[in-house]
Amino acid sequence: MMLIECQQVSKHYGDKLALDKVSLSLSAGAPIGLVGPNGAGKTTLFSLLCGYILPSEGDIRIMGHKAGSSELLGLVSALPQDAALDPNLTVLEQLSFFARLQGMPKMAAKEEALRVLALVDLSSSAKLKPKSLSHGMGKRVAIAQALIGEPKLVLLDEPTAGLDPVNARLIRQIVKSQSINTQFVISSHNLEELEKLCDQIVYLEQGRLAQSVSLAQQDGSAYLTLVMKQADYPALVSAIKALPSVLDVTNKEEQLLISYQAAANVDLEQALFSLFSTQGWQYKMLLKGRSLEDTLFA
Ligand SMILES: Nc1ncnc2c1ncn2[C@@H]1O[C@H](COP(=O)(O)OP(=O)(O)OP(=O)(O)O)[C@@H](O)[C@H]1O
Repeated sequence: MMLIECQQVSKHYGDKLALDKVSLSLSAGAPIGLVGPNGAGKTTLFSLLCGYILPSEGDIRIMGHKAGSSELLGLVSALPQDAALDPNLTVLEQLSFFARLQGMPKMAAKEEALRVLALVDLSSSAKLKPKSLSHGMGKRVAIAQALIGEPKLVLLDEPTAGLDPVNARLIRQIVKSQSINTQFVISSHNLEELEKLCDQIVYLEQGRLAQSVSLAQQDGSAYLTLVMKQADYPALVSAIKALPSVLDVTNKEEQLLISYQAAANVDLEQALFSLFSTQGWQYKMLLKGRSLEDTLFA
């Protein structure tokens, strides 16, 4: 069964067409990334998936059930982009309150609140009120809130926006560790971040589904990204193309993207180093893989 299935989904806000006949099928697995420029319709898509709003046209199914239907209660949750905490309640009170809203009795709700706080490494902050939390801690509390009741699908709208690198990394670690039990869909403008977490990416542009890419290699090809200190680029490209297993070499600014047959079992990196040393070419960086930016905007 598909995790998420959208068929010809459109959403109008008055005259504004925010989503335009989006069809997509996403299966469960590693976190799924949702990217797109400002105003592309990402938040609208999230709100539709959660059932907060209804599509103007089309059909949305989550795990086989209509988005927003009672069968999905407790199975789908979201961290909204602008999640706000009540300034008058402690973190524990806040999370217990949300657990009670899911129908848990008082003691079970408190236990659940403590469980999710431990997941985001904030057990020691249970008695703090929001004003004593840093921005990063506040985000982690909001993620804890989204994890209450062990939902199967959690939608995170820009979970690391505005966070410093250390806190952003912490959030990524939480997502990674929780991905074993929970399917995450993450909207972010940070392509590098999505690349680290996801192996499926949905790209929206002006309300339309521009691309849905799988970062997991499907065609048996693999990539190396090469940046040289200096080289005779035309000579370099043709020499690399002549190496065994190489399928193609594309040159974008100072960066070469080499696609090669992964199954060929050739140590291409070693072959490249030998080539550089014979030719006296100096390389600056050789990375496995191709960047998401290249995948989306090639
Ligand atoms: N409640 C609303 N009423 C009217 N127009 C809206 C409403 N919500 C969103 N829109 C419009 O719909 C379009 C899609 O908005 P949406 O917030 O879904 O985009 P987004 O991809 O999440 O953008 P961002 O990256 O800036 O958060 C935008 O043009 C936005 O102005």
